[in-house]
Amino acid sequence: MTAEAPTGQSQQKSGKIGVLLVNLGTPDGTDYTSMRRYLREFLTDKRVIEWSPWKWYPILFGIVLNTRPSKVGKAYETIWNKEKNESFLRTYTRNQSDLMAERLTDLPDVIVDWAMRYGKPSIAERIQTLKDRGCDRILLFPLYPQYAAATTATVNDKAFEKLMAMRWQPALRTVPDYHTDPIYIDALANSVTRHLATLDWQPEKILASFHGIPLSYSEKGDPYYGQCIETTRLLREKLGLSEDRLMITFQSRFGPEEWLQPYTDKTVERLAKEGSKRIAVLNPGFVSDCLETLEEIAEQAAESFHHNGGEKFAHIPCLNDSEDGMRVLEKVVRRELLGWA
Ligand SMILES: C=CC1=C(C)c2cc3[nH]c(cc4nc(cc5[nH]c(cc1n2)c(C)c5CCC(=O)O)C(CCC(=O)O)=C4C)c(C)c3C=C
Ligand SMILES: [Fe+2]
Ligand SMILES: [Fe+2]
Repeated sequence: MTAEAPTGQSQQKSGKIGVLLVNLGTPDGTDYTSMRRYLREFLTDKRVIEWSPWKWYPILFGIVLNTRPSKVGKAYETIWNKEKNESFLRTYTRNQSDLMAERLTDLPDVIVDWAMRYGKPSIAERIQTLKDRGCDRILLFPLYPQYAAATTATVNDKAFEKLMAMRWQPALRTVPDYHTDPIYIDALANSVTRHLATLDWQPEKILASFHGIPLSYSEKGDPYYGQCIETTRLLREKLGLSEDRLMITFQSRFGPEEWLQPYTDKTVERLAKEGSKRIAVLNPGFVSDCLETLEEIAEQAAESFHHNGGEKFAHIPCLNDSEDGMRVLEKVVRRELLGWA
């Protein structure tokens, strides 16, 4: 007679492979409480704010979390997806997951899901769900074309933190950056060409605006800056544009430190003051449109450009859940699944 497996082992489903798409995060609503909860989780992440908690927490809990939730909540309200009552980042991430599942139907053992680093659904919850559905292998895809410790590494950390609490861990593979992948560069170039073709004017300058990081993070060895430069160089090559015509800039500064330069807001203002009349801005580092692209660029930067004498401003949307955008994500996933599926 064979001994029965202890309860738990015999009942485990297995043999499936999970693909977990993870983006930055999103508040549940634009109200003060939702915003504060979201910002608190975000801004207590040591990968995001590297200051010692002794120095940072009095500022965070004494000032930032009292003032910023209302301010940022108002900004979110202007770009909220009213139809779904959620942020567009959430809408696009879910769509990307659904479309990815449709694209991978030739791999019947693969289950696709999505999560957010901050807010819901959490990485821990989705890893548990994938495990419960029989995934003994999980491909974790932080949705950032360029690697930064503040984005990619914190997603990986959070996933491994969940694994630390599991007795029977799934195998976990993390997806690396894809900042020079030709399919990504082609998709960006197409998005620029296609969007400019819809305008009855052409920009004198195009800005490739990336989210910034503090300069000190770069100096400590973060490869993010070099990767943004490389993406932009390849995009320029693909579009046949000069350095002067397609410029790189960095946006979304936070706090008093020096961040990567040139700054997007200052460049937009300077260009307008120097007499540029028509500019376009794209955000190659954002897989999906979000607060930082829809509000900071399409609203705030446009307003600043007009206010300082500019006439025409175009925001080129992110790749989002478009055919080109999905082709990029699918290619990366299929490549990283090799040997598994
Ligand atoms: C020191 C603070 C921050 C660093 C470093 C940082 C890096 C970083 N962020 C993104 C992508 C996004 N950031 C978004 C919002 C956002 N970012 C910060 C701060 C830092 N980001 C804050 C405080 C916020 C919240 C809004 C605000 O209070 O101003 C978003 C948008 C999220 C959304 O819900 O729409 C994205 C996306 C990258 C790629 C990056 C480093 C490379
Ligand atoms: Fe950010
Ligand atoms: Fe911002």
